[in-house]
Amino acid sequence: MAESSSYHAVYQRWQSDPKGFWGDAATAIDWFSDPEKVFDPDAGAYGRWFVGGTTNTCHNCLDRHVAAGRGSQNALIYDSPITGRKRAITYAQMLSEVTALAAIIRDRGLKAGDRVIIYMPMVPEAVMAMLACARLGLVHSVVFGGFAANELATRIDDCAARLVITASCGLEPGRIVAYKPLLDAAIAMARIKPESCIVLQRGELSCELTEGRDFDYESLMATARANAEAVPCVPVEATDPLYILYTSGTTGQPKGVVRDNGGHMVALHWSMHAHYGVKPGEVFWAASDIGWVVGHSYIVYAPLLHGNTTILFEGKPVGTPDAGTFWRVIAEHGVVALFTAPTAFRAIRKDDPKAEHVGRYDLSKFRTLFLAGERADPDTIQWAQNALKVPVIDHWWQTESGWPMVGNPVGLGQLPVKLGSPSVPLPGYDVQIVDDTGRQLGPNTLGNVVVKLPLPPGALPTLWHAPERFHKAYLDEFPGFYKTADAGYIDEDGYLFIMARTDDIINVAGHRLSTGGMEEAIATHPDVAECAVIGIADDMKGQIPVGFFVTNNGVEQSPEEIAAGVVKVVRDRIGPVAAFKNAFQVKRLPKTRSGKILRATLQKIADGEDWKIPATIDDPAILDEIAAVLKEHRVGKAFREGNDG
Ligand SMILES: CCC(=O)SCCNC(=O)CCNC(=O)[C@H](O)C(C)(C)COP(=O)(O)OP(=O)(O)OC[C@H]1O[C@@H](n2cnc3c(N)ncnc32)[C@H](O)[C@@H]1OP(=O)(O)O
Repeated sequence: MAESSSYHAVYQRWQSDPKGFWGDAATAIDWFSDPEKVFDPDAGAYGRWFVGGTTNTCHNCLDRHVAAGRGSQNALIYDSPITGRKRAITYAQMLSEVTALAAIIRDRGLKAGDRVIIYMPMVPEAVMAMLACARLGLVHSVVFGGFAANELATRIDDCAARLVITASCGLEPGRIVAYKPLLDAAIAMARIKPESCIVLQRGELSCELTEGRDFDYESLMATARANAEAVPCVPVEATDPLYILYTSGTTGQPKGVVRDNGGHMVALHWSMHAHYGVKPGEVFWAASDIGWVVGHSYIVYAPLLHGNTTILFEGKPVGTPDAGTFWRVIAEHGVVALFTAPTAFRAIRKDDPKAEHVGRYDLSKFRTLFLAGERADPDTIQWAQNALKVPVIDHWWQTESGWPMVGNPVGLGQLPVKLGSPSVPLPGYDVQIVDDTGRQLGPNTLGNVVVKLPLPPGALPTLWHAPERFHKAYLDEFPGFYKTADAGYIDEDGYLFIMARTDDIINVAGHRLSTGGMEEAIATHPDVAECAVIGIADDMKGQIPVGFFVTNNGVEQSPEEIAAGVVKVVRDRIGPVAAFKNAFQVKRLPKTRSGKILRATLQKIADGEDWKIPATIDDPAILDEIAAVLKEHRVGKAFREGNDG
């Protein structure tokens, strides 16, 4: 097939000459000084890309487009059905706002390499803050608004942030999320206190500023705009960090994924045309949150690097105001490609099963729907295909990779879609399936999904100030490979199928969460002696967490009261994003004779999957006790209405 041969030719070219391939891709980026080497295998943990080159990500996102005549094109369209506000910002306007903000930050004494926490809702100022940091060579760390103060404090401490840029509140349907109390609590908890905070006051809720520490965003900006000072882009090494993005690890301590400047720009720019098939000037929409990697890569950096218009959407797929809101945005702004999580489509489908809202809008410019962040179930893909009459492209990647590892490269000529598969490895990624000893497995055999080193440009070079953890988490188990911690298989046509995680991470509505972290939170409850959290299948969110706890002797509260306290402690310590709503008191937890809790068996029981009594179990009767609890509460696929387990 002519189309698919394009992908195969490009992949083969990368395989035969990776340095030539990425060296060519790098010509799309402005360098202040050219890289001395496209790839240095002796640098870093597995080599580094574009060593010796200097550049600046903000320059490549804004300045060069304005210089090239794109100044009057919209860089960003803010569409907020939750507030009723809309705002279009051209590349020239974005450049002047970012420059003014950079002047403010520079005047606070921050220097290249210093860290800035950005704790903001989906407002244009959040994107400006990211770009202002990039302009100055600062390292930003964006924290998702659905996290609790404790998670924010962990991140402030880990990166030793000097400055926090925040807003008075975020907006969720039916409630205002006051950010300032969360920030104050986080700073009180943090061992390393940021020197100052810049606070954007939103009309929906203003907050008190702490004298001497907090500064009003708009007042500072008014002065900076009036001064209109030039703030040149600071040249940084290609290998210098652009940002740290924390992602769940197997403990409550998140992993600080580091992203560099040079490789990141090269890979993202390439992905916009090769994978997403969009042309500069077109409107691209990633309906995610800037707190996740999808937001970093495909709301902010990739579309701007590529000269696209990006949409910043502050709303939900349903309820703001209805299940037609996505189609309204697509029609109104001329979106050509939408990237979102399957959960969003499951929510839309539930509200509007016949897709009646679609007919109300002109979607003639819309070409492709991309899904990622969690497994895209065939039902949802088919529903979307029928509703929208455009290709629906599943693809697979991780916070660590920063851009798609496996996909269906629309820009290279779309390959046939196989439902349930995100398709084929993209150039840069030699994806293999190995058994637990590292032996490569043949087609259609389930095993560990690994990527042959080196990782391509854009992928994480290390974890922030934790090189040993980086090795232990990703490189040690399968020498010469990056461990994805996903399990799956590759079929005879080279299509990957992701089946499960190999660690305790669960995926709730496209959010990667650690059950270990939730257990750590529950263990802080004074009445809890021990606990276990598992992820069970959920028709809407893909997975949801369920907790089981055993109380200390002599506890007087009822099981329901303690369960409510356990749910609260997870929400207070991790945040609403954990979607932790099910906690059950049990007499005992099922364990092996060596004391390991049998979480995988519990999950299979709840999901109604085949399971066997593990040979090493201490007391098999405990499994029946827990099944009885799930049945009583009708929790888990096996025990919901109509199922008797
Ligand atoms: C490919 C690489 C990657 O995987 S990067 C990660 C990709 N993932 C994504 O893009 C996430 C996709 N998911 C979503 O956008 C949302 O889950 C969608 C589908 C829109 C549904 O949103 P929602 O209805 O709020 O459900 P939810 O499960 O997200 O929320 C659970 C509770 O958390 C809250 N929450 C959510 N966001 C915030 C926020 N920014 N600030 C404060 N709170 C937030 C929600 O309100 C909800 O709270 P509650 O339990 O109802 O009280």
